[in-house]
Amino acid sequence: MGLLVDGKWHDKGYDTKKSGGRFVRSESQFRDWVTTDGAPATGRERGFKAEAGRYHLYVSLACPWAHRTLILRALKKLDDAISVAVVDHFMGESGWTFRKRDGATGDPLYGADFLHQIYTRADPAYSGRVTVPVLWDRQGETIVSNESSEIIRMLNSAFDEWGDASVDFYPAQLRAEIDSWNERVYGPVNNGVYRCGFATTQQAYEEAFAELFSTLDEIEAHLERHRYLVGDRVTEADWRLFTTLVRFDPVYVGHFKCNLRRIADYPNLSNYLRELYQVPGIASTVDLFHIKQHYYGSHESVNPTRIVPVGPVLDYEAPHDRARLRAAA
Ligand SMILES: N[C@@H](CCC(=O)N[C@@H](CS)C(=O)NCC(=O)O)C(=O)O
Repeated sequence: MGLLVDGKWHDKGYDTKKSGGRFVRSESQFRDWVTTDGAPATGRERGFKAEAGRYHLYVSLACPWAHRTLILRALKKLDDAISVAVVDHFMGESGWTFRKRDGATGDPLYGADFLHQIYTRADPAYSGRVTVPVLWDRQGETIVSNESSEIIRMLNSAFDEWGDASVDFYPAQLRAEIDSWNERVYGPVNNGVYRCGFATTQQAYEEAFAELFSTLDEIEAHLERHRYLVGDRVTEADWRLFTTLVRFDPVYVGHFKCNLRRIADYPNLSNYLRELYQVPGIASTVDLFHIKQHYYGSHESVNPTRIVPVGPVLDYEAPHDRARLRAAA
């Protein structure tokens, strides 16, 4: 694990000393937008026009943030319009690499060895973490965005000329509610599992742990009477929760010590997770091999032996009971 400082790679983990042992996630730095007409987004200088074949995603199949972008790409039927490269599951002293094995594709655009070379190609003086996902512009040879929450909004609406315009995961009338759920879920759950796992003091871990499970309890109660987080259809808020839930029992319970309860112990969350998993196009975006290998194999400070647990048995294909809520939304 490492980062770039003025375009030079340094092998350095997260520093939790200044934050009382708390894991603090860095802000993503490439924040431009692809738009239908190519006009820069409000407050931005660079504009990027939506076109088929122009943009490329660099992802890890292990990463919950990158997973969001693969889900939107699949559901919006953008496979032909936007290409994808998959990094190796192991993230070590050189960060994400383009080693080709176990379904990782290498870097088809430049034949790079490391993802940090893609960052310095975009900005030779870049300082910061080298994260996935990356939305790359082949034409301008630059990074449009490395912020998953914004990339999924672009995939949802900017490429409708080539994708499925009939599905909208961020409909105008539900935006306020979606934003509010995203906010409730991001800190305690999506990022909360990392705050548990990367905490380096007991207190920081217990704070994150309490917030994580009180929020999961609230979501469990909500899902008793509502089929989805917002309204009567699957929205972006559900997909953002899904990528954490699907990793929870196989990885976060053990590796990140999120072990008060498993998702399997929550009747509503576990049925909801199975319903989302069974949406056509989703199962093939979930790679449990990459997920387990990456977390247990890469985080030496958390799991020094790098042994990957064999279990647990998972049943994401098993029937779910969510149709009982069809009329109640
Ligand atoms: N806010 C970013 C977070 C992305 C992120 O942290 N990705 C992780 C993988 S799960 C990563 O690449 N970490 C490398 C590092 O922090 O050095 C987003 O949502 O896109």
